[in-house]
Amino acid sequence: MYWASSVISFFVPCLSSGCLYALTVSVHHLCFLGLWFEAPPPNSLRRMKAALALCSLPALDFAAVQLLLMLSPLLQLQGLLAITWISLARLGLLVVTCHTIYAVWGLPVWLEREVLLLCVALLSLLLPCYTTLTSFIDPQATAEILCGWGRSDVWAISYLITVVVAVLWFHLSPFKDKSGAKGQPSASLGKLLSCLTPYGGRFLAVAILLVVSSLGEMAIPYYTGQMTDWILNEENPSAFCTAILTMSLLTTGSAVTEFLCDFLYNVTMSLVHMGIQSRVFCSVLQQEMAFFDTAQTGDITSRITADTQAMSESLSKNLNLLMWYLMRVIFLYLFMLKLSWKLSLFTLLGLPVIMAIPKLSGTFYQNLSFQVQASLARANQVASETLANMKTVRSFAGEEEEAERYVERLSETYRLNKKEAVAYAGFTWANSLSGLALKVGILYYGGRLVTSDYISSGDLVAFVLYELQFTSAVEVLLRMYPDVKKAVGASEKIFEYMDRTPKITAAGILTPETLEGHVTFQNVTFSYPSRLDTLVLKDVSFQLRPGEVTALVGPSASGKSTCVWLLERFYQPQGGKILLDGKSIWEYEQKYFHSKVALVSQEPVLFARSVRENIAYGLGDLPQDDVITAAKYANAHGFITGLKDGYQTDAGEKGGQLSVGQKQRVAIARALLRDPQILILDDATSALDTETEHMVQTAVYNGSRQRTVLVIAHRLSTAERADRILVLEGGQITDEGTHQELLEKGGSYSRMVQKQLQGFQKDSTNEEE
Ligand SMILES: Nc1ncnc2c1ncn2[C@@H]1O[C@H](COP(=O)(O)OP(=O)(O)OP(=O)(O)O)[C@@H](O)[C@H]1O
Repeated sequence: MYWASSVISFFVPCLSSGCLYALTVSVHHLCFLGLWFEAPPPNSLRRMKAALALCSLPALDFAAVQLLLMLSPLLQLQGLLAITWISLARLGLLVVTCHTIYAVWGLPVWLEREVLLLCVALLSLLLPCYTTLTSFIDPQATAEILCGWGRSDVWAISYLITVVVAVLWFHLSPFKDKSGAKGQPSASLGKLLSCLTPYGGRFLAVAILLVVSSLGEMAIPYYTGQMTDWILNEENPSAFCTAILTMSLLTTGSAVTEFLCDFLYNVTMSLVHMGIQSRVFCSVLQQEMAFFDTAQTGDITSRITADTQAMSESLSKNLNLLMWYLMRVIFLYLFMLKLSWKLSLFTLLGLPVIMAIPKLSGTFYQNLSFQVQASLARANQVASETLANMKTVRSFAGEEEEAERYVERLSETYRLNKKEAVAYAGFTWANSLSGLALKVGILYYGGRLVTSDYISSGDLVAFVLYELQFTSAVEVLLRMYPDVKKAVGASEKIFEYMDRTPKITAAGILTPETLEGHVTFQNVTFSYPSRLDTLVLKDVSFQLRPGEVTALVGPSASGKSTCVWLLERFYQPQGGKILLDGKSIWEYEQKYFHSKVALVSQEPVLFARSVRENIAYGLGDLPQDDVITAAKYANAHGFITGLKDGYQTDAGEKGGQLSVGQKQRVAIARALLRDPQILILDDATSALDTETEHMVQTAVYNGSRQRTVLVIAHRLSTAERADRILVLEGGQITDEGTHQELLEKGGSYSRMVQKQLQGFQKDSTNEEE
């Protein structure tokens, strides 16, 4: 609305008096102020009243325009001035009435505020814009329009057309997204372009080449015009030959610089793409663990790969076009001005009309593209989740169900794509039509100027050639506008990830040369960020001492792994402290900390690399002997040498080509290779048979020297050998002592031991039977 009234503010000062200009500016500001009205919460009665008021609006509008028509002669306003003043007064009246209805009753459900404002702008402003243009050609047209305003059939048709436009807008508008997400993208084109600043030097070179090349392109129309005059006036033939030669040389030079420019541009854009993709990936890797708990893997992958690809492609293609055509438009217009300012002004006045179309459809695109990306990410999520869990899907015969879910998500994308296609077709159609109208108008007006000897024939030929290039360059720029919006839309989520500041940052700096490894949990209280209302750890306090193996036992979901995650600095506790050698664990430098604290988790994750690379993960190129020693400690050397390619055998995706027990041993070797001061084994030997587990434990415990070891075990036999056992129940430490002490106490630990023994006995009786 504000924009529409800005257009009219541009027209009026060109054509009318200062008084009328003041009126325009007032209406302009009134419209702007009107946007600040806020409607009360709507209910059905209010909505009905609003609908009734809106239905009576055409009658009120008709009466008001008749009154304004009668007032015009009294104010001594005629022709174009009368049309402009009536339109502006009508615009002000309609805006104030609509906003009053909105402020008092709200709007009916079938009407968006944007749609209503669009209708008001269309009804009031299209006519003065059209009249301004036609008055250049036929001053009589204004009188016809003034007569038309008094006729009810013309009135009905203009309302009918506006309603059709409104309905189309309402159905295509992505504002009424069912999810309730009002798709208001925050990324600006400027932000997108800021990704290009590191390559400023290259773009400067591209710009220089562009200027040279564009100037060269101006040669053909210029010399064609000159030659036309020479031919018609039969002037100097040698100048004619020189002109042809100069024109050929300039055009060839322009082609060579164009080639160089394209080459440099494409190479630079590949660098930009690579830069964006790696920045997004790096930024995602910096996020806190809670981010990964809530964000879906498929969604993140889609952002890093598909979205960045779409954005870079779109940006690369459009920026190229934008630079080329913008440069061309500038030079062409300068040459056109030189030939005839009247014709150039006429061309310029037609531009705002054809600019309105891409502005509107560009907004469609940006929002639609945003929704398409989101829906694609949802489909990707289903595919990647299914493929990652293929064994579970197969064992539950869930293939058909997963395929159906995938198709369902794809159909949603298809529905949005259809909307996008309709919006694009409509935009192209309207754009071509407006471009054609402008061309015809200019040719007609230009012809009249030639017949009245205002410009020479040669100048007209040159002008027409420039003008044809100019309009097609403007058309390309306009057609490109929705694509630029699309690129901006696609960049929304990418920037969301790129600009996201991790809620937890490991900014510690401590890197002491010696670390004892004394860990203290001091009144730690914690709940996961995704479930803040559920306390997982309640005032937990315990110590892990150097040279001691501490076992943490307790029923399932009592919070054992949570203690490990906190010690690994994946989350920050809401209350209490975790200290390492008397200092908060957050004070230590990130790399240093993780080289001193190693974890073997419940579900060891291996990478799709060789077994050797998995063991030496994160340590670079280590001597093979070190890797083998660590593997021997973890009792993994035997099975690794038995594999087809030994240490070079590929572990498969997520270590899928190894058994769970083998994976656990590789993971233990990986942790031991770092020779950590604090070793955490979170049920890390659960898949090993008792004998292998015993061997691994002996190696780990005996080799621990002054190492601090924390073992979490479901099998209490694993905990039995620990120096100290902590019992965690319902997020609280309920008991502490050695195996023997706890058995003698007869508390929950001894009950757990008894239950496990009974379980074993039952199992062996069943086996005997
Ligand atoms: N990422 C998470 N987000 C939200 N809640 C979580 C998350 N991880 C665990 N929980 C919840 O925290 C509680 C404690 O989980 P935790 O994994 O620490 O238990 P545990 O004692 O290690 O269990 P188990 O012995 O079965 O491995 C559980 O209720 C669990 O549902």
